[in-house]
Amino acid sequence: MVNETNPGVTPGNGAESNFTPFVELDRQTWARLSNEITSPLGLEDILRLRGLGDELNLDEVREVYLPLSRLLSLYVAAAGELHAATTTFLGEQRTRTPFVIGVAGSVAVGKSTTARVLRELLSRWPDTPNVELVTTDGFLYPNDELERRGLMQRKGFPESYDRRRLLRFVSEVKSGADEVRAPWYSHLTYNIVPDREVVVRRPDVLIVEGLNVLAPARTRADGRSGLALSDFFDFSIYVDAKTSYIEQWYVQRFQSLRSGAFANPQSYFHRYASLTDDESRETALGIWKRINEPNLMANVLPTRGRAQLVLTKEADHSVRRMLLRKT
Ligand SMILES: Nc1ncnc2c1ncn2[C@@H]1O[C@H](COP(=O)(O)OP(=O)(O)O)[C@@H](O)[C@H]1O
Ligand SMILES: CC(C)(COP(=O)(O)O)[C@@H](O)C(=O)NCCC(=O)O
Repeated sequence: MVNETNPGVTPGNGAESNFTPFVELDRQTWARLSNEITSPLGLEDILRLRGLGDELNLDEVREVYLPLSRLLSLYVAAAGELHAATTTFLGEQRTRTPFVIGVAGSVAVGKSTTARVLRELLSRWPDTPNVELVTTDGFLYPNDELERRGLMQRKGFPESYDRRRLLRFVSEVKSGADEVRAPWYSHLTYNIVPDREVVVRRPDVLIVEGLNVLAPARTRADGRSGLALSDFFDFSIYVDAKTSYIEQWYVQRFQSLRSGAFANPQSYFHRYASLTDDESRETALGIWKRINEPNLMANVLPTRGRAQLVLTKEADHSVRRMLLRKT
């Protein structure tokens, strides 16, 4: 079933209308698209995908993410044709620049998993063997700077990032720079690692994943608006779910990290490794309610209607509904 729909536009943002730029596809319709696709995945690829997360359901990969990777490969080809038209017009011989995809959504909604699956799938398509993935946490200010600015309890809020540096990074990649460097954030030490960086060398596709990648441009002191990160995106995806589900996923992930990353003495959260189920639930809920949920409500959710594709997940992480922008 394909419906014209408007829920991608957040109520209250002044854009309500009977007309909508989105078309809604239910899972069946979307999944049927995969029947016509010759899968670029072999057995080895499937085993590798499973390694990305124990819970990753391979039907989900086939029915949801494979058609999505096909759609994206069509967009990449179309962008290549547009690029060729521009170079013909200019009488130049410029080579294509990377196709940039933004992946947005709340903490714990599954952005990283979605981005990693897409990376694997896209790299199987003939036109896009080289896919790089960058997360925006590398652009958080280091903890000492966050402390100085009084932002340690606001990690993930737009002001906790060096937004100018992030914008310059994506703009340089999109402009075709040979080598672009980004800082690296460790979830273990909960801080930027000074002597480590990410180097991006003209990939076919760059996926930029992060809470605020669809945030609108900032208004400068002189009242003029600058560029937004999404001005450099060729495609964008918002991963969506009910807030109560995301809260549950956040708590579950936190609890399972007790025997994983938190067990490492170097972990910033090492003191949480020995918490009981009830204690860890309470601690995780505290962080969720104090930092991540307010950020979702104030900054992340309002950007949903700016995405080109909204994927809505159910409690079991299965994507049930897709809203695709027609324009
Ligand atoms: N498609 C999926 N199937 C099953 N579990 C998933 C899926 N996507 C995410 N998860 C689980 O949900 C939690 C949050 O996912 P993650 O990708 O780390 O979120 P984010 O990057 O948005 O913080 C993790 O525990 C992850 O294993
Ligand atoms: C590092 C994050 C801000 C996510 O950053 P992103 O890659 O989305 O830019 C987030 O995972 C986080 O650590 N939030 C702070 C609160 C918490 O510990 O959950």
